[in-house]
Parts: sequence; structure tokens; C-alpha cells
Amino acid sequence: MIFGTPNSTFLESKLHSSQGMTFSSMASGSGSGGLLHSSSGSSITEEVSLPPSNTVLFDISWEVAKKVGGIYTVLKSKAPVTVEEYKSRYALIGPYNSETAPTEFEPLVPGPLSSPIIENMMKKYGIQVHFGKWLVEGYPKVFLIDLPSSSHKLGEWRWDLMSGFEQPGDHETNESIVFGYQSALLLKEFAEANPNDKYIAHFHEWQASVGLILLKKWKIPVSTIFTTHATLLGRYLAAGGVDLYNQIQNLNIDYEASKRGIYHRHWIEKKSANDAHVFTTVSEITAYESESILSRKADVILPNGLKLDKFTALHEFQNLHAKYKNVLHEFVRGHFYGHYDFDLDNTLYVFTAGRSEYFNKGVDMFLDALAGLNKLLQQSGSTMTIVAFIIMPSKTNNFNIDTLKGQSHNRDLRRTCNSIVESMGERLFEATSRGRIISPEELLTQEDLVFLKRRIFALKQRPSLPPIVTHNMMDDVNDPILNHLRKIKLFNSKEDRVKIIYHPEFLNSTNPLIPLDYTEFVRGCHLGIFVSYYEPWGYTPAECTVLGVPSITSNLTGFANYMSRGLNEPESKGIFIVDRRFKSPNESVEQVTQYLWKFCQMDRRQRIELRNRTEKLSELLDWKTLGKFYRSARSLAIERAFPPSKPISRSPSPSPTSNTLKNSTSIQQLQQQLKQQVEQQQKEQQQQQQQQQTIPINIGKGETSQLSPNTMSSLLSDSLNISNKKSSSLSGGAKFAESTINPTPNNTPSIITTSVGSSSKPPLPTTTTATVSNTPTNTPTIATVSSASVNTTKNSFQPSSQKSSSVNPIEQLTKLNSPTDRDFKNPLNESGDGTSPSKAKSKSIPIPSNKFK
Ligand SMILES: O=c1ccn([C@@H]2O[C@H](COP(=O)(O)OP(=O)(O)O[C@H]3O[C@H](CO)[C@@H](O)[C@H](O)[C@H]3O)[C@@H](O)[C@H]2O)c(=O)[nH]1
Repeated sequence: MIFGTPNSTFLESKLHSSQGMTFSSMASGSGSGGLLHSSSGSSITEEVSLPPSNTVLFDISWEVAKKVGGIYTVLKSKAPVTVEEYKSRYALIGPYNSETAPTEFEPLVPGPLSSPIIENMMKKYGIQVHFGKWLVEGYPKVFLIDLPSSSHKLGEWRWDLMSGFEQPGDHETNESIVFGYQSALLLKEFAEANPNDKYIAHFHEWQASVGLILLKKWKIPVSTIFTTHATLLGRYLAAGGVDLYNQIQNLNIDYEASKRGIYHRHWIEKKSANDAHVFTTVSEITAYESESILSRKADVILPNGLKLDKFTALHEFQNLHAKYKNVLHEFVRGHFYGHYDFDLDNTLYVFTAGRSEYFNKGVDMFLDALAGLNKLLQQSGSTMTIVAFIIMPSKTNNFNIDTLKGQSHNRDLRRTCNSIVESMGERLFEATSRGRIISPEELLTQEDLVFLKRRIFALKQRPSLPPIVTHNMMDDVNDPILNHLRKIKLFNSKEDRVKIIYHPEFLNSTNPLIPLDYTEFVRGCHLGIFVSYYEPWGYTPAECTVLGVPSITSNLTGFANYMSRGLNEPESKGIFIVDRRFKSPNESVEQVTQYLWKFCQMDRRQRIELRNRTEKLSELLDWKTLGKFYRSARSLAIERAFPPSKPISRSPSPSPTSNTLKNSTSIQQLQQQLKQQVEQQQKEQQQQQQQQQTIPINIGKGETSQLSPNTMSSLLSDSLNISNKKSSSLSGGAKFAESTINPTPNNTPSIITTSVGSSSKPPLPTTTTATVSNTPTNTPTIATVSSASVNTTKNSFQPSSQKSSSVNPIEQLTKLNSPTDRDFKNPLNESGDGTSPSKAKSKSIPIPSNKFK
């Protein structure tokens, strides 16, 4: 039976797959092993069965072929391993978006199997489905559904789904409902056309999960998985100042959702979690939260992985750092034209990035820490400059003129200098070929000098300080980031050692200011800072790690908890974890400031060594390691939906608890395994003789740096290592961290008296906003609003006295947590996409009593 032609069809691999083969044997082509191989040819020993040939997998999400935030990264980075595993029995379903389709999607002619289904969708329901491939690595097949083709059905479908508590004015939910019915109909068509196949539909987040509710309601034989990448209400509560992890169990959840006008969305999320055969989240901390908010324990925890690009030459990523840092240098020269009085060789680039959630993403803390660092650098008389980037989309109206002008000045100046150099070269050549030494006056003529003087004079005419924000903001008066900057008075003035660049748009390589895509930008920076308050996982610090860039994150992120369980001394490997759980907000800010201060004390070589150690952790985050949890979730879903001896089950198994425990044990086992490997490696390194030879590394500027033997061995080794190479230098790394992370007494300004981690730590000078009183000399671009607000940001910390006696480790972690509300925290400040609390309405809406049966 022919299912289709290669390259154009979904499901053609049914022809080739062989049931029962192991994944690794298939993937490696060896046919001999039962090992799941990592990219380094190493590792986690595990027998993985290929999915049976009649299993078909769909991922369903709002972010298929359309970037909004982290879920796009999950799907895109996971695509290669999923395609490898399922071949063309894997596809994604998402809404069709005409703006992103041209760059993300390539239409294909559907094969004989999908073709009648797509035709039926149009004939029976009038729904247009675009079939093709997603233009990302692995090229998975996608079904993109045209929402407008069903917009006339909205009223009917909304009534069918949530009569009694619908919110007709909520555009985002309306779209979710339309997409939900469309995707459920598509899955129904597939399941009915191929009754012998076992379908797994994996729904991501509430916006895409209405279809899951319908599959159960219509009794369609499809096994379902629901992953919540955050809970809606959790985001709102955190952003709105609720002490989430301490109070969660005391809240009336439906009432809280109703109060915020999101009951109908919360209902979709909760019903999806409860209707799914398998319910999953991305971290333990979100599993804990989901138990209260969604009334179901997670069956499986799915830590987010990344697709690793391993270089054959391990120092290559250091060279990329130098390359992209030069692009940032060029931007900075232009941006600060007329005020460019600092040394780029003594400048560090730090950044935060992500969807715009001012409080939840810890931007408030990031800025307060920068204000503290600015003060410390000023007081110590440091000449170092820190350029801090904030890459967070906001509503804008293109780039602002001042910013563009800066880049154009810079380009003009470069052109002028290049043409002078060219004529100098000609004159030099001419004189030399006539056997004469050229005089300096002949080389650089009076005319050239006048020309250059004019250029310099033009630069100095800049009337304002270099802009804080690169774009015209649609609502700069209410932008929480700009307001915070106004409050702490970081205006890019001459005296500021910390300069700010707020780029309210995601980056891409066609950007006229910073022509880098996000990954290249991260590589060019020295340090990422993501001290989130609410962060189910946190891709941004994870991406830093695999790109070999150290980062500061918070212990309220799934990523930090995952890494700290798997690593000893994460700090020494470039993962700095700030305590937002047990410390007051002011103390957490001070901890960030201290980390920054100490980072500033490191010299270039120490930073290179730290980057090496950071990069070597990437194996921990590889989908080839973490994909196993997805496989567990799928097997469980199949097991529950299609029990071997029973007819197809249409309802989820009632006892997820035991599976939750089973799975969390397996994550711990994996981490334990990785930890043991790292420790083993450390032992081996200690026994190792120090190598005498040094190898040059390009560190930019055309210089080379002689790395120490320890660094070299760590460069050459594989950190997690797996294939028993005897070469890593993690133990050297730990020693290095002790000596470099703690500030050298001579370099330490007098106000810093101890290092982080000291049990008798005297307080740092306060880093809150009121202490920063430098007034800008010129009018900064953002200073269009009153600068009256210079009061100290007062933090209210309530020490947690109610220690939990619960045996649930997550509960223990989170119950003891007592970060509390900060004065400036305002839920209405949060903005972003549909998962963001920005759309909270104050109006309460009715809660039906009959929807949860
Ligand atoms: O210029 C930029 C800046 C950022 N990013 C990306 O944006 C993503 C942001 O990720 P994250 O902050 O983790 O995403 P959220 O959108 O907040 O996603 C939710 O879902 C993610 C996936 O499960 C979880 O990691 C988060 O904790 C959770 O809040 C990252 O992959 C970045 O690479 C860009 O592509 N371009």
C-alpha cells in the first residue's frame, strides 16, 4: 500500500519503519546497540524502543512556525530528535500566520494519505489547511490551519464549549476556541481514516488545548498529553504581587481567576490538564503550582532541552565570542557617538532578554543591581564600563532617529577614515617606490587633518545623552522598564560606569542597529542576567550555558533547580544562582550586585576559563539526554488510551500520582548519574600531570592568549563525559573559582568587606534606587517624564516562620520561600503575549458550577 511520495508526505515512513527496533540502532545505523547516543558519542545508557510503526505523533501549539516565546524554542529545538525518532509519522499542528509563513513555512503537495483528509476538511467543514514543512532543522511536516476560514462558527463553538461563562470580547480566547475546534476536527479525520494507527496528540499550553477537551468529549480514539509551560493564574498572581509559593494552597483558585477576569481561560487550562491522558509540566516548581491551580499532579516532568551545535575545535566558540563582540563594539561606537569616551577593551556586555514581563522576568531586580554596580564602580574609581542590554519586545513605532543617526555617523566616520587611509597608502607607496622615506606631514596632509577635525567637531555637537531606548515607544510614559530607569537615574551620562541600551524588539540579523540574530548576540556578550520571580523553566540562561556564556539566574526558575541538583558548585561553572526564595528582595538585589561586582574583577583570561567551564555543561541540556522524558510521557499516554487487552479508553487514568513519583525519581537518577560522571572526571583530573605546553587561542583584537595547562585540558575534555576521556579540568575550575570569584582585597572598594557565601556577611552598601543620586548633565532621551520619584524602593520581607512539615520536597522548597511583594510591583505593568497578565481585566466573571464534571 502506497502512502505517499518521499519529501512531500506525512506518514510515508509507515512503509519503512520496522516495529521493535531500538532507537539507537536505527539512528546510528549500526543496528547493534541499545544505547541512546549523545552528540559527543557518549553517554546515558538507556534502552529506548522505537515507537511502534503504527504510532503517529502530533505536537499542537500556537507557536508552530511562529515565534512568540519559549514554546517556539521547545518545538524548534526538539524537532530534529523527534523527526529522527518518528520519521514522517511526526507532524505539528498550528494556526496559519500569513506574516510568518513566508520565512517559516514551505508548502508541499500532500501525499495520498494526507491529501483526502485535507480535502475533507475543506469539503465537510470549510476549513483550509496548509500542508508543508517547517523551515527549521529536521524540517518537520506541519499542518497550519487557517483560522478565518471558520470565523463564522465562532459563536456556535464558543457556546458549545463554555456557555454561561463565555467572554465574547476576549479576542485571544476566541482564536483559541476556533483553532481548538479546527484542530480537533483534523485529528478526528486522521483517527477515523486510519483506525489501526495509534495517535498521540501532544498539546502545549492552554491557547492550543481546546482541541484536547473536544477529543475527549467526542470520544475520539486519540491519546492526549497536555503540557503547561506555566499556569495562567500563577503568572497573574506572581506578577500581581501575591507571594505565590507561600500562599498558593490557601487560595480559592476559581475565585482568584474570576476576580482577574480570566476564569474562562483558566477553565480551558484546568479542563485540559484533567482531561488529558497524561499531564506534564516543565519543572517541579510548576508541577507543585499546578497541583493547586489545576487540581492535578503532573504525571511526568519534561525539562526543556536544546539542540547542541558541537564544534569540532572546542575553542571555536571562544573565537565566535570575539567575532560577535566586535559587532557589538561597532554598534556601541555609533550609539554613544559624541559621548564615546570609554575603552572598549575594558568594557563588558551584560544583558537580559525574553518576553516582556517586567516583574516576573526579574527586570526590576536586574536594574536595581545595575544601579548598585554603577555606584560601586564609581566609588572604587574604576574605569571599566558595563553596557547592559535589555532585549524585550514592547509596542514601538520603529527605531528612533537619534539611534539611527548614531549608526550613520559611525559609518560615515569609518568611510572617511578608510578613504584617508587609502590615500595615505598610495602616497606611502609612491614615495617608497621612488626610494624616499615619506614625512609624517606628507603622509597625513593638512587637508586630511581639517577633514578629520570637522568630523570630530560634528560628533561633539550631539545635543543629548545617548538614548536609553533604541525605538520610538508607543507608550513610554507607562513602560515599566523606562519608569524604573527614570527612578534609578541610569541615563547614560558621562559619569555612569553602567550604560543602558533598551532594545524593545527581538533581535535578528537584518536589524540595522545590531545585525545579529539572538544566538550571535548572546555569544558576543559576557554575561546574561535572568533573575526571574516566576519562571517555570527559563530558556534564556539555558541558552547562555550551551553557548558558553555565564549567567546569573534565580532559584525560583526550573532551570536553576535542575542545574543545581545536577552540579556541585554551579558558580564555579558560570551558573550563578540568586536566592529569591529565602532572601528578602533587597538582599537578593545585593546578591546580584555582588555577583556582578565580582565578575567585573575577573581578567580576560579568567573569563575565558569560566566560559570554557560553562560551555562544557551543555550536555546536561541536550535533547538527546532530555528527550527520554518525552518518550516516557508518550508511552504512558498510549498505555492509558490503548490498554493492551481493553478497548480504547477515552478518559485519563485516575491515578497519576504514582507516575509522578516514578518520573521525578528518574529525573533525579539522570541527574545523579550526570553528577557522578562529573565527580569521576574531577578525580581523574586531580591525578593528571599538569601539561607543560600552551596553545594559542584567538581572543579578539588579533591577540592570542596563552591558556594555562588547566584551561587547555578543560578545553580538550568533555565535561560530562561520558566517554571516559581523561582530560577535563573541572577540579582546576573549582580552584579557579575560589580564587577569582572572591574579589581580591586590593581591588575591593572599601565598602565591600566580604564575599558571597560568607556566613557573617556585613551588608553591602544599599543598592536600592534612592541611593543613586547622580543627575544627568544633559536631557536624556527618555527623560520626558517627571524625575520626581527617587524614593527608595521599599521591600517588604516577611521572614517565613511557618516551616512546612510536608514530605513533598517541592513543597518544602517552596513553602519556606518568602520573597514578598515589592512596592513598585504592579500587575498592570506586565505586558506581553497572551500568557501575560497584561490582559487582566478587573471585572469578575461568573463561575459555572456544571462544567467540571
Ligand atoms: O531577541 C531575542 C530574545 C529572546 N529570544 C528567545 O525567546 C525565548 C524566551 O524563552 P523563555 O524566557 O524561557 O520563554 P517564555 O516565553 O517565558 O516561556 C515559557 O515557556 C518556556 C518553555 O517551556 C519556559 O522556559 C518559560 O519558563 C516559560 O515562561 C528564548 O528561547 C530566547 O532564545 C529570541 O528568540 N530573540
